[in-house]
Amino acid sequence: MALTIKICGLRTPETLDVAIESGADQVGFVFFPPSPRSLGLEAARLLGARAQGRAQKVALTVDASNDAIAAIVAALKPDMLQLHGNETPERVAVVRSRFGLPVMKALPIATRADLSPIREFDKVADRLLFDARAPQDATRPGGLGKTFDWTLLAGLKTGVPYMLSGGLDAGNVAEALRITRAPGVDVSSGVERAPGEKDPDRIRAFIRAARAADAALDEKVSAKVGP
Ligand SMILES: O=C(O)c1ccccc1NCC(=O)[C@H](O)[C@H](O)COP(=O)(O)O
Repeated sequence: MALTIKICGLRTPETLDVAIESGADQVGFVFFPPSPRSLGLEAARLLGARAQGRAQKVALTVDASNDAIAAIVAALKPDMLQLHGNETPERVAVVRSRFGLPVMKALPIATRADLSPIREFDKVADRLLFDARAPQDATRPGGLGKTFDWTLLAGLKTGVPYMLSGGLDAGNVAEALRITRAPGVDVSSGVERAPGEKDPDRIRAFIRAARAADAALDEKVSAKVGP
């Protein structure tokens, strides 16, 4: 399976280069001031130019206005918009048509009931991202380094591709893929040495572990299917 790997919350040219050179398919940039990973527009412009044509750029916002998204799009020139707040399916459709970019909608997951919005969102979004539901007192809706019960996604069929997210790292991504067979994985905290401080070695280790797990699962499937 062609696994899509996203490294999110990148903030420096050095770690951006490590993610891209290690084989990340997507590089995510956060635009949410309470986050330790949040970027300003000038940094977005510089990092966006550095990543141009080397990986898919994903701009992450939380319940942002059209004007705010327009400024981010002008600076970063993203390939995809990730909406990580309480955006409704109608809002997703408006953003998608207004900016002419694919939209990935993040859905918070804690229990099986949290899967029910999928049927509405996969009609309007291009991709879904399943993240651990943030605790009530959290200062942000994502990037918290917390996992959820991956068995909730076992055998899940969605109308659009999805990414598994939330508390992943090089040590657990193989198990997460074995349980879910997710077509994409996304990580932020698990490749950091401190909140907002990406660690090159952890980035490399995560991508290596995810690629190896994906290859092993492919081998298992083809062994079952036979020549
Ligand atoms: O990363 C953040 O700081 C953040 C802030 C506000 C909304 C979303 C945020 N991150 C979204 C992501 O796509 C993260 O990669 C995802 O939540 C997984 O994070 P982690 O559990 O730290 O790997």
